[in-house]
Amino acid sequence: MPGKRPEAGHEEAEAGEDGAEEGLGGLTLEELQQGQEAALALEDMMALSAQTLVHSEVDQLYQEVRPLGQGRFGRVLLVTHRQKGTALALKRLPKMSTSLRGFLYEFCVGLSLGTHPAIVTAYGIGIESADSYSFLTEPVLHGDLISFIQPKVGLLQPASAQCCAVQLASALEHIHGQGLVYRDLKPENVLVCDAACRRVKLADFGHTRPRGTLLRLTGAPIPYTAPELCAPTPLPEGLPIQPSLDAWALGVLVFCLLTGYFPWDQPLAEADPFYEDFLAWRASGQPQDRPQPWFGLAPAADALLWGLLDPHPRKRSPVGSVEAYLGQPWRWPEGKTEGLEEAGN
Ligand SMILES: Nc1ncnc2c1ncn2[C@@H]1O[C@H](COP(=O)(O)OP(=O)(O)OP(=O)(O)O)[C@@H](O)[C@H]1O
Repeated sequence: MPGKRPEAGHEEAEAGEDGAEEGLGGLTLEELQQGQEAALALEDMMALSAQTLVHSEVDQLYQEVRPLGQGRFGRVLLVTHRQKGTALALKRLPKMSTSLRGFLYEFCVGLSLGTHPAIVTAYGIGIESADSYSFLTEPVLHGDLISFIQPKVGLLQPASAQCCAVQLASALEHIHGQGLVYRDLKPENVLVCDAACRRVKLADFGHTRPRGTLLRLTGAPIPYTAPELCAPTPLPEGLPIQPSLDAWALGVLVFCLLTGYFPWDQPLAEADPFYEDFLAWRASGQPQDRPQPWFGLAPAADALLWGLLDPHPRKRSPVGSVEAYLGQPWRWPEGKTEGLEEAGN
């Protein structure tokens, strides 16, 4: 993609782990309760999991086959079980950079969500070694989605973009239904199950948090960062997080899958001309204001993305809105961009 690959590094800092205790911060009581219940359920699961950790060096139990990937925090290896020969993915988090609590949190979120077909299945095995914590998941062997996105093109098969979008929307709906917000949707966290890129699974729950947790942006925003996180927050401690953050990121990801471009580098009108152009197009609804990166998208994609990329979080479409646009073209065949109806008209 022509835009920079998103910066490695935490994009937000947590204001506290207790969620929006100081006030509702724009959440309804029901939304606040849903987040608090999710937080309590996770605390219980973490306490139980802490008691069942296996204390061993990883290579005594598993044989390393090859590396599968490296993130900011962890290294993921393809391993086989020494007795059974079963192939597994092992994510190893060094103690230098990961606390026991941080490890248990990611391990338990993954375990509680991993029953969904578009979420990597987690096995309930957590290992504490001398210098690292590890957990095991199913291995997904076709790499991550970033390697399938061709710069200036997107996914080669437009049908694959719809397959990916609907599976990711379903995975995110499942996460939201558990009172959680995923918060880290990007191609590097979407694992591909087949060469045609028709089946995908969401991985990496290190940033997932209960709805209502207060967060503020500390580093520079990336394209997937929703605009409300870039604006001054209603509470000094930060913004109470909502599923609409994931809806924004899904909109940006679908745009990348369809075009091979980021729609903007960051959703800040004063700093990013591409975002400014998008806002101007939204305001006028006129075909002549369609920003260049949006050429080639069909009306169904325009309408879907206008909904997911609504700058107002309360008006933004939920992730499940993808369903309504399936089966219609999302991208015109190359060269055909005329006669488009405008989104929202
Ligand atoms: N179950 C799996 N099967 C195959 N590959 C995997 C699996 N889990 C992770 N990977 C690969 O390892 C990479 C890093 O994993 P992961 O995103 O979990 O690490 P991280 O340190 O938490 O990353 P981040 O920098 O996004 O926080 C992924 O981008 C992916 O390529």
